[in-house]
Amino acid sequence: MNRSDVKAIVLTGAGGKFSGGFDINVFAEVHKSGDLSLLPDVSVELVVNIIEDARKPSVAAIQGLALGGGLELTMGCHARISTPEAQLGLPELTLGVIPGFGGTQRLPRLVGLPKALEMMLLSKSIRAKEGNSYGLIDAITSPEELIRVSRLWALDIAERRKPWISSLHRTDKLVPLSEAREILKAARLQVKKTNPHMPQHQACLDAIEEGIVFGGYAGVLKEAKVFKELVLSNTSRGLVHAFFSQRATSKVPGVTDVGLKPRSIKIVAVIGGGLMGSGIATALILSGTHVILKEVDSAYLQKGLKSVEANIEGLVKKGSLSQDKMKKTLSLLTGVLDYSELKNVDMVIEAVIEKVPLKQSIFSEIERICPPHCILATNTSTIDLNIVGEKTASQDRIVGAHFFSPAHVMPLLEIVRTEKTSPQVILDLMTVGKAIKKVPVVVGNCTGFAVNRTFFPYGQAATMLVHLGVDVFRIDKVISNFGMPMGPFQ
Ligand SMILES: C[C@H](O)CC(=O)SCCNC(=O)CCNC(=O)[C@H](O)C(C)(C)COP(=O)(O)OP(=O)(O)OC[C@H]1O[C@@H](n2cnc3c(N)ncnc32)[C@H](O)[C@@H]1OP(=O)(O)O
Repeated sequence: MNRSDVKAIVLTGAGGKFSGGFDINVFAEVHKSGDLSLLPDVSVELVVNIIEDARKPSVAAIQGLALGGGLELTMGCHARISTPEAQLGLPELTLGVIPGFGGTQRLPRLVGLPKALEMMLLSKSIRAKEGNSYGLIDAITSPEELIRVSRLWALDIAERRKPWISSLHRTDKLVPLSEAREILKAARLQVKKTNPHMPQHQACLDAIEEGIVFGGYAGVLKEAKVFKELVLSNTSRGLVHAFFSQRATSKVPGVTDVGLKPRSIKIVAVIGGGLMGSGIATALILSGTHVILKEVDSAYLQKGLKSVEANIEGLVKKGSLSQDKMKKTLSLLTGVLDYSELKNVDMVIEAVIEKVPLKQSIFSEIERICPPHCILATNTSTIDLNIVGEKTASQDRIVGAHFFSPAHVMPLLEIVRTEKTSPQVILDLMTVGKAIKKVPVVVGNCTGFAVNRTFFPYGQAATMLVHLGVDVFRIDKVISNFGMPMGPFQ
């Protein structure tokens, strides 16, 4: 700012990304120590004083992603230029806090209150094109041109050929106060229903309202105060713990730290087109994997194929998939009745009923037909994998791929390893899991694996209480008040 040879500033990221936001490790440090002074004063000192109110204009050159504090820094700049694929969002509420670098104030002023509420309360990110249509992004350009276009834009602002706009001072996208209050009231009612146990949603609305009533700067101060209170909440402690725990699942000793590279899995066979099989097939084709769905007769096969189609159509109806993409996605699905069609597949996922002799015969059959590199996975939730693979000589390729219903929606994938499952097979399945947007968690071959093993005592405790005379409705109420979507007897 003090250099006389610098007329304007371009702020950019590194490695093809603008920024994933404030360092979440610092939250974890604050949770451990309780020391709020570890949080830097970025909101006023950097974004307002140094960037937004500076004598020189700043332009953000956004590539890859700008999330949380990263996007907030860009909103303190006087213009934002982005590459087409960039992902823009304020996901702070998923960490139990609210945007803390002025996002609660600047986003409504740039995109209007309804869109800003959607992005913050649902932690929903958008692509550059949508950002451009709402006014968050000033121009879109290719990665190669990004810095050049941003520099020219910044110089144009400095020389007054383009407007010098401070987002915090804008009012043109804000609706009249009475209208804004109605929108906020509706949002409060909505989050009371959807997130009754999360303090950050109402707190976010409080900060936004403060800024609408008393002005952007007052809103920034309120936001900073509320942000610090929320960082120390149990909700934030829990959600930050979940953020790191979820990522820790991708580090498996002896699998991900021994230099193995995942093999390419292009064609997957799913055996059984019932509820689970059709859901698994849906998840796979949605991520571009070819799927061969095997059933016992044509009536069952048609039913399975129709279920996959219905799953995909459901996504189109919800607006999360285009008609065009639907056709392409469904073209990746083939139905077959004979095992001989599986001779080129890279992985088989068996999803038939929980009957040991049936599963054993299927595994003998697929061992015979499928290529020697093919992964032999079962979706069983209860049967010991050593027993499933007992009749084969390929114990090192046998692994559990335990999905949760509906398999194309639920994010968890339990990868069950036996003592004989090879690290390569585990790594391959973890990679497939990530590619189909699941959270793969590697677990041991024990009763109930991880989820049901946790669920058993939960169910048992509830049943025990009923035997002791506690009303079932009361148990359900206590559990749903605690934050579970439903009680054990619902
Ligand atoms: C004051 C402000 O308002 C407060 C904030 O900004 S809070 C932060 C808001 N930002 C977020 O919530 C974004 C969180 N990150 C993500 O959603 C995803 O990591 C991402 C979309 C950036 C990248 O996803 P993906 O490519 O799948 O990689 P992913 O495995 O998640 O992350 C890669 C690594 O970066 C780390 N990381 C990502 N974002 C981080 C962040 N904001 N702080 C610290 N570490 C972060 C992950 O922990 C992981 O570390 P590891 O390799 O040691 O496990």
